Amino acid sequence: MSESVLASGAARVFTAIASLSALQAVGYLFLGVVVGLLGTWIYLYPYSSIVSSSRNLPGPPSEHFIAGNLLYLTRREHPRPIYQAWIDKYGPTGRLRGLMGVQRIYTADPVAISHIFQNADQWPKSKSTGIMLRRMLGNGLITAEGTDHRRQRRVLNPAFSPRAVKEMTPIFFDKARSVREKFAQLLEEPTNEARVLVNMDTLETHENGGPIDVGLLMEQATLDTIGAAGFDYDFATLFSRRSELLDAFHSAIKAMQASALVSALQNRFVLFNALPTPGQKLGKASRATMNRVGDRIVAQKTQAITRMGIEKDTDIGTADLLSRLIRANMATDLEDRERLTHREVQAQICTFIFAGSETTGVALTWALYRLATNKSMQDRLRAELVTLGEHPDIDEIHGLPFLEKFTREILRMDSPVPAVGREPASKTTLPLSRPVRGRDGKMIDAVTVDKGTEVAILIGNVNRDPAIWGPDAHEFNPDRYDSPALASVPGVYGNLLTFIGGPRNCIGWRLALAEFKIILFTLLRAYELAEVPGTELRSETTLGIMRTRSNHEGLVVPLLVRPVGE
Ligand code: HEM
Repeated sequence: MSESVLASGAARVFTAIASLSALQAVGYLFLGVVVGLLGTWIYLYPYSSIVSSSRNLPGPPSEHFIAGNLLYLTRREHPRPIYQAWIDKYGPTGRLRGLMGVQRIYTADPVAISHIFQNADQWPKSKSTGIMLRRMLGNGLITAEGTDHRRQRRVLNPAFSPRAVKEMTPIFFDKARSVREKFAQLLEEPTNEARVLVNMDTLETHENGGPIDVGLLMEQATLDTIGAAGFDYDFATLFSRRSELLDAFHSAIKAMQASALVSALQNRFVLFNALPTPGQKLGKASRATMNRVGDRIVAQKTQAITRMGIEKDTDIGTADLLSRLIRANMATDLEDRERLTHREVQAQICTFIFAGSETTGVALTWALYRLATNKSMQDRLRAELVTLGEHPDIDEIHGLPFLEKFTREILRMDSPVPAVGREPASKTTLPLSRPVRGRDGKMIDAVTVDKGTEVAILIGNVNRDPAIWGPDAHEFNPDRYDSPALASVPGVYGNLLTFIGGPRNCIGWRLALAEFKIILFTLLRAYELAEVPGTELRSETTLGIMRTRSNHEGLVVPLLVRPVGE
């Protein structure tokens, strides 16, 4: 078509628009919007139902035009019970609608999950989560994919080895003692919110003690620990210090939450990338601060290591994860293409904070709460802990059988990450060990999954699957580990899916276990715990990690605490 024909066509359209009355123009505009919305709906719902390769999978009808079946995300509810209801009704693998009606699959099938974890290149992280996390954390280990991920993981692995974690135990003991001191301080001077609970008559039964917000303290203790163990940085949140890095980090999380829906839209419709949302502005400002502080930390560490010589292993101030990474990255036997760039090294700082604090914090909160509500279990665990001296070796701590069983049971029942998302890089087949009945009535033992279809891997549901754990799968029972598990799970620790499996398993799992056990060891030997009467707990999700909250105004999870033996 020639330019002159186009120009005359456009001129005719403009003349036609100019000749319309205002009322007619509004009418056409309205019609345009209606047609646009209808077209979008047909594209997202009936059309995608016909063309999707996984259309025969059973699953719930869509509940909401925009949120699909993911209303629980907008309400930040725990996904496990919601998925469990679908598993019970439709089977362990099913189809549902994601944001904007996008086709999505869920699975709690161990073979399908193992297949996804073992084929990490074919099954990268879901795009929407990846985009959101990368904006906040940069290209660190948790967001990198493919060869970038393999390169980073190779250089980072030694920093998380059993030996490295063992060498970090003095840091965990140091932070655990700080929490213990904080308990003593708060018993002397309770916070205003805790004082409200003291006035309740019901607390009189717990003599010589008082309520402490252990939920908040566990969040703070794990942040302080990852600051020290991760990059030798003293957040001192336990002692109310403000930190520029942490403030920026928390603002970035807020920005990501604010733009969760926009991110989903941006991922699907490129035009939305031009939207200047307030969340994006806040995110950019926080990222700039995190980059500036991160650059300074990396520069200081690099100078210290260069001064000391990279062969020197773990001197004071260089036993942390970042120092170990910088040292490994400077190794002379590494080719340049195998090294992490400066930006990638720096991105690990926020990666460690994001992946390594709240996860362990929430597990510790559940541990203390479960012990407070089960006095005999608490006494049994304490009796075992006092058999060791004040400063045991981590191997001695790992050798305590009941502590190990209790830790596993917390991580099984109260998995801090309830689900992870993956999507195939190209159309592929997912094998199922537990076939499901398709919408056409026939059994399905393998699902074809289109490129980009997100699959939710239901960690929390697999961890409580009666087919694996027996009919009491939903009960808290550490002694279940005395008999071997009924079936095996593709997880890296304890037959659990909590730290997932395959090449993208949680690199910090050994560190998390050591920190978890040392904090419990230190607190339980010194303090007894009881429940604040009338406490109800609920879980919230923030960017895929569970947080535990109570019904007590201004308090995360309060417990009654008193020194042992008083
Ligand atoms: C109880 C505590 C923890 C739990 C339940 C947990 C769970 C997980 C899970 C489920 C993943 C996989 C996420 C995905 O691929 O979508 C993961 C990855 C990761 N975790 Fe943990 N984590 C914990 C503690 C830690 C700690 C203490 C660190 C220390 C820095 C850490 C660092 C990481 C990193 C860097 C990754 C990305 C690994 C990779 O992709 O290669 N985690 N974690």
